Amino acid sequence: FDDNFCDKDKVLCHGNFEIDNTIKHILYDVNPPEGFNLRRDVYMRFAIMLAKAKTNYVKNKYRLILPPWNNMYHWRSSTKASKPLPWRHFFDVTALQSFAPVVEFDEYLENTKSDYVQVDHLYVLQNFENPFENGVFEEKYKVMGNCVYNVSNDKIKVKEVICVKFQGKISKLWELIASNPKDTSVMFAHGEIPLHDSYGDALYWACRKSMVFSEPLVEAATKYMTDKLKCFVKMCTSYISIHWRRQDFARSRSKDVPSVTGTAKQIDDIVRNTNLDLNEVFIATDADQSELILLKTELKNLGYVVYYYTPTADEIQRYKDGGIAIIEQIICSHAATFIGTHESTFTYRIQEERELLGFLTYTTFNRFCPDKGECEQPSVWKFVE
Ligand SMILES: C[C@@H]1O[C@H](OP(=O)(O)OP(=O)(O)OC[C@H]2O[C@@H](n3cnc4c(=O)[nH]c(N)nc43)[C@H](O)[C@@H]2O)[C@@H](O)[C@H](O)[C@@H]1O
Repeated sequence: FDDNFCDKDKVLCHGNFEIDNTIKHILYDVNPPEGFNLRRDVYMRFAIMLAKAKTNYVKNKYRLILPPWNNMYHWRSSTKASKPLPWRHFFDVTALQSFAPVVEFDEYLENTKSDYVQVDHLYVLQNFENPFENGVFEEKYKVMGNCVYNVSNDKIKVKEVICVKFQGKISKLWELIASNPKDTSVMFAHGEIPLHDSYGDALYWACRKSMVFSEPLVEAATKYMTDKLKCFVKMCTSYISIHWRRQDFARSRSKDVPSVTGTAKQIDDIVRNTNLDLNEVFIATDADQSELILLKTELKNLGYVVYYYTPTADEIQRYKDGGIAIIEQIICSHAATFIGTHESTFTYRIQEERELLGFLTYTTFNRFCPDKGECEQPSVWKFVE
């Protein structure tokens, strides 16, 4: 942890942070169309910001209230949750708390015996029109004044909404917080706008490591791996896994994704080129059934046995769409080799999980290429301790 943080960012050492000992709260919200796996990254930015604060002048003063998971655009099953899901549905919250001071939204309400969270200032973050003014990217923000914003969570009440143009690293938000030092709860809308303080360093990985999946999801994935894929160890040699992102990717990013035949061929090429002695493929995908069956047929014709996770009605009810996606990610994470989809955050999270498990680079950082044209391989983000 960076103990000099306070000295570098003088704002943390000024302000009136030390006047009272009340625990203060930070909340955030993300642009509604963003999916689950980008949201996981946004969480990390805030969690790291708070974890750093634990070691400096704002020591133990701030807690992050976790935003409940509303139904997401990508969650299609008929059993949509009737109310937002807490983080414990997906993650081991005690593990999250081992890294950063976080609290579930419903637990906050319960502990404070309140019906809602009172937010003193909601800062609606907005991008600058030109991030490279005068040819340079400068960290900065500009308070634009009061504005209107609809908070999707009806259990949040806001006293004042302020729009702020913002660009830069997340810790710069402390400056905004310091501008109203009496506030006890502050919220940021468009939490995806601030960048990581530093991406891929030891603190990043410590945070990532704390994002342990909830026990029921791990159990379901483990059961599938042992029962179906006959794998009893954490690094399986019996199957190759793929994340085959379709839907909007297949429609609007055709220059980055392969055809069905191209997909089957690339899987076969990787198995042969890396001398993997296996003939089982696990597919994680958001593809329609019809397209999935086409891929299955192509792979069968090449001699592969194809697996994908088909939850029962009861499992859909229990885990929900978001949980099922995580079960698939866990199964992909343990495979002998993995091939992902270019620029999909769903794929990135699997790659990170494989880094934490200790797989060799060449088994993890592979992507599907278009049938024709250029194909740059994914950036390699190595686990750092
Ligand atoms: C271009 C952007 O891409 C972003 O997607 P991308 O990074 O792949 O990844 P995510 O942000 O997670 O969003 C994709 C969502 O689609 C579902 N999904 C995708 N692949 C699978 C899969 O293999 N299995 C299962 N069960 N579900 C899958 C899942 O709900 C996931 O959270 C989107 O969030 C943005 O809205 C935008 O479309």
